[in-house]
Amino acid sequence: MKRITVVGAVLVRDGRILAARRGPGMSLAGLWEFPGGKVEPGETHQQTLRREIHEELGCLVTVGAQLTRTEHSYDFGLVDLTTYWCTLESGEPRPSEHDELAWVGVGSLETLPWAPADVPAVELIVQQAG
Ligand SMILES: Nc1nc2c([nH]c(=O)n2[C@H]2C[C@H](O)[C@@H](COP(=O)(O)OP(=O)(O)OP(=O)(O)O)O2)c(=O)[nH]1
Repeated sequence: MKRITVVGAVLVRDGRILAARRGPGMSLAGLWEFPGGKVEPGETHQQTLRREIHEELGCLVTVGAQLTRTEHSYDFGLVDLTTYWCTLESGEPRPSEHDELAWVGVGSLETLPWAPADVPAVELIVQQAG
């Protein structure tokens, strides 16, 4: 099965976390995810996150500590997802590829339909806050 290495940004501001909904043209359409994307050859995870967030949301982030790493098998491949805590450095996130963005309080995070690969990270965030 194809292995897809992906990084996701857990972007925090004022105690809320940015969730992004995948648009109709994308795989996993309608599910929520952490903004980010596939790691390209030669890139560090930090470089990928800064590049992807700039492309997708038009802002710059500072990448902090790793939250977790999980694997999930979809019909299109095995996604190896590493998530990092991030903060906003400059600019305001605006969706260009996602159909919706939401700043979600930790207490509401688990009410969103997340991409399956993200569920362990979401659970960890909720546990760490409690
Ligand atoms: N960016 C991101 N991708 C995620 C997350 N969870 C998850 O399963 N994925 C999947 C969706 C995609 O298959 C892949 C990330 O690729 P991508 O964000 O570059 O997606 P894409 O639309 O360019 O890829 P495609 O599947 O449409 O070809 O990982 C997540 O939290 N963030």
